[in-house]
Amino acid sequence: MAEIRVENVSKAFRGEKIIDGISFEVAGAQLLSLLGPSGAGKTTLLKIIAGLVKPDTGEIFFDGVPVVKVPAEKRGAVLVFQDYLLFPHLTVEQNVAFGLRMAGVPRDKRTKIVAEMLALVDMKGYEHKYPHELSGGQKQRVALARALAVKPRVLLLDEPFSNLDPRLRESMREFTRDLQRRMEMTTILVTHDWEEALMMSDRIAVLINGSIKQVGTPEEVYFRPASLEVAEFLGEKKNYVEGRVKDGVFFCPFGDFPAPQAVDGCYTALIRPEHVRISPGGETSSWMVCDMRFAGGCVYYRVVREGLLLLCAADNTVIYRPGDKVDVSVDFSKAMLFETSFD
Ligand SMILES: Nc1ncnc2c1ncn2[C@@H]1O[C@H](COP(=O)(O)OP(=O)(O)OP(=O)(O)O)[C@@H](O)[C@H]1O
Repeated sequence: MAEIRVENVSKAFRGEKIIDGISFEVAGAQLLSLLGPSGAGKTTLLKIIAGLVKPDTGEIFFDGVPVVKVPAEKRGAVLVFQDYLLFPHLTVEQNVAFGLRMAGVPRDKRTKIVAEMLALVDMKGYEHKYPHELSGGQKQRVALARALAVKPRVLLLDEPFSNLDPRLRESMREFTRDLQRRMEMTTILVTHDWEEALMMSDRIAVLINGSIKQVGTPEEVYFRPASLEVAEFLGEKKNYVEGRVKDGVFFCPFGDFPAPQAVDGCYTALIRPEHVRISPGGETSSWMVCDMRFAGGCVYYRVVREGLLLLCAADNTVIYRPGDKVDVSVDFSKAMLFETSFD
């Protein structure tokens, strides 16, 4: 359960900067997600931590010890890729034992560790099967068992659930998080899936265009995104309302709202759909439902009024149909204001 510290790490490929002076820490036994869009540099950063790619500048510390000059096989970090990379010609048992054989662990000890690991990932009885005889989730668990068998100091997971169907993905997330907690394994999870990051992490580092835009707990990153860029990446579709702050009041097409903390200027207010309330309308109601999307526990609506469009997420107690007149109220106390330019 090593603590990981990444300090000012940069990397360019053919003159193009992919990782730009990144620093963050992962406390021992914690799980940090590196969350970002495709091409942000997440895998490159993970490979740098694993020792598979050399950074141009910066240092990485495991428990305070610099490891950039330490070869990958001596770092004590294991990397699990999304496609598992199990050896197809080896059985489950041989796959899990592979790293132990490489490390020269004697056969009887190897057998004991493999049995322990297979029990840990619920794969007892599959010892003699080959990877092609396993489901995606089973392969994933064998890959985890193989990674954990060598008792790594650090576990690095690169989009490990992305090839699984949604139901299996859900259970493998829970399984992996539970295992990580039980083994107190310091873990970095690379993902582009914000829900996965929110559900699984102790902390999240948001990586966009090669730099870290915010590090925080899931709640901090979700409720208090550091910028519009981070906010846009996190969460479902949202409402963006342009307006202007003057003397502590935000003026926008929906009305005037107190904004005591904001200095005068132009702002974009970000309003989550769950903070737009919708209720049955009457003759005088000026909002109309233009479409609805039923999602079981909640229903998403788009409502319009004189060219203004709002997304809202309501519970399922009343179902509105396109064309229904409704009343709409926006909870601006929950809005996030981002300055877009100065006056
Ligand atoms: N060995 C390499 N040589 C040249 N360019 C590379 C190399 N490895 C990665 N890149 C480039 O670096 C950028 C970041 O790639 P990386 O795989 O780290 O992103 P990512 O955030 O993991 O994306 P994804 O989620 O799509 O896997 C991409 O533009 C990629 O083409």
